[in-house]
Amino acid sequence: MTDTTATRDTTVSPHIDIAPGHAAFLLDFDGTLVDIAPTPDSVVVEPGLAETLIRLRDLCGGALAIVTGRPIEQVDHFLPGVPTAVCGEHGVAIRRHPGDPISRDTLLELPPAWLMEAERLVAAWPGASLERKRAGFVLHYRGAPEAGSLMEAAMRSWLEGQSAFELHPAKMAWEIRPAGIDKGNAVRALMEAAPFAGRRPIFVGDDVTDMDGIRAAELVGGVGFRIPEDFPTPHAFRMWLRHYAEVRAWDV
Ligand SMILES: O=P(O)(O)OC[C@H]1O[C@H](O[C@H]2O[C@H](CO)[C@@H](O)[C@H](O)[C@H]2O)[C@H](O)[C@@H](O)[C@@H]1O
Repeated sequence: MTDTTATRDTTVSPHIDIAPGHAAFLLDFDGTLVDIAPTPDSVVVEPGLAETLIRLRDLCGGALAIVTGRPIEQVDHFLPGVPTAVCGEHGVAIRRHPGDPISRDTLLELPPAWLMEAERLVAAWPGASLERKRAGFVLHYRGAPEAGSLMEAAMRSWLEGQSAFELHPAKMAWEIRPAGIDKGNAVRALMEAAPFAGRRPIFVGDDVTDMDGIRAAELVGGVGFRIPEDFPTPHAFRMWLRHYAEVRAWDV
C-alpha cells in the first residue's frame, strides 16, 4: 500500500486529502461497514450507517460502491434503500445502480461432488457451516475452530488437477471460487464508467481479498486503507466516514 496523500499513524485515523468532488468510495462490507459477527446472518448494521452512506453518495456524485464477497442480494437485505453500486461475490456480479439488472460473469458450474463432500464435512462438525454462492461456496469454521485445517486439506484435495476454481482463505473460513475472480476486477470495471470514471478511488477493507481491490485502486491514482492497520476497528472507520460525509461537504 503506497499512499502519498495520507498521514499514517497507528493511533489516529488517516487524513485522506481527496475532496468529495474527486473521490469515489469503494467499501468492503464484512469487517468494514459492519463488525464481524458469529455467523454471516447475524451481522448488525449500526444505526446511522445508512444515512451516512446516502450522504456520502450524494457528496461524491453517486460514486459509492460496496465491494463484497457476499451476493448482491445480501447487501440489499442489510442495507435496504441505500442506493449504492454493488459488486458481489468478489466481483462476479456487478450492479451499477439500484434497480438495474445484475450483470454476471459466465462461469463454470461447480462439481456437485464438492458440495456433497462439503455438506458431509459441516454435518460432522457442529458449529461449522456451508454458505452457497452462485459461483462457489464457503466453509465457515468460526463456530468449530478445530475444523479449519481439516477443511483446508479437504478443499485442497478436491481442487487438485483442475485450474477452473481456486481456494482462498477468509476470516475463519475457506472459500472456493472461480479462478481469476477478485476485487481488483471489480474496481477496474467500476472505474471505467460514470459516475466513477475520472475520480480517485478510496478503497477500504479488512481482509486478504481486499488487497486486490486496494492495489487496483492505487494503480488508478487512488488510495487503499485497511482495518486494523489504518483504522483500528470497523467502528473507528465508520466514525471517520460519518465525519468525512458531514465535514467535507464544504469542499465538494
Ligand atoms: O468482502 P466482505 O464483504 O468482507 O465479505 C467477506 C465474507 O464475509 C462473510 O463472512 C465473514 O463475515 C461473517 C460475519 O461477520 C463471519 O461470521 C465469517 O466468519 C467471516 O468469514 C460472508 O459470509 C462471506 O460470504 C464473505 O465472502
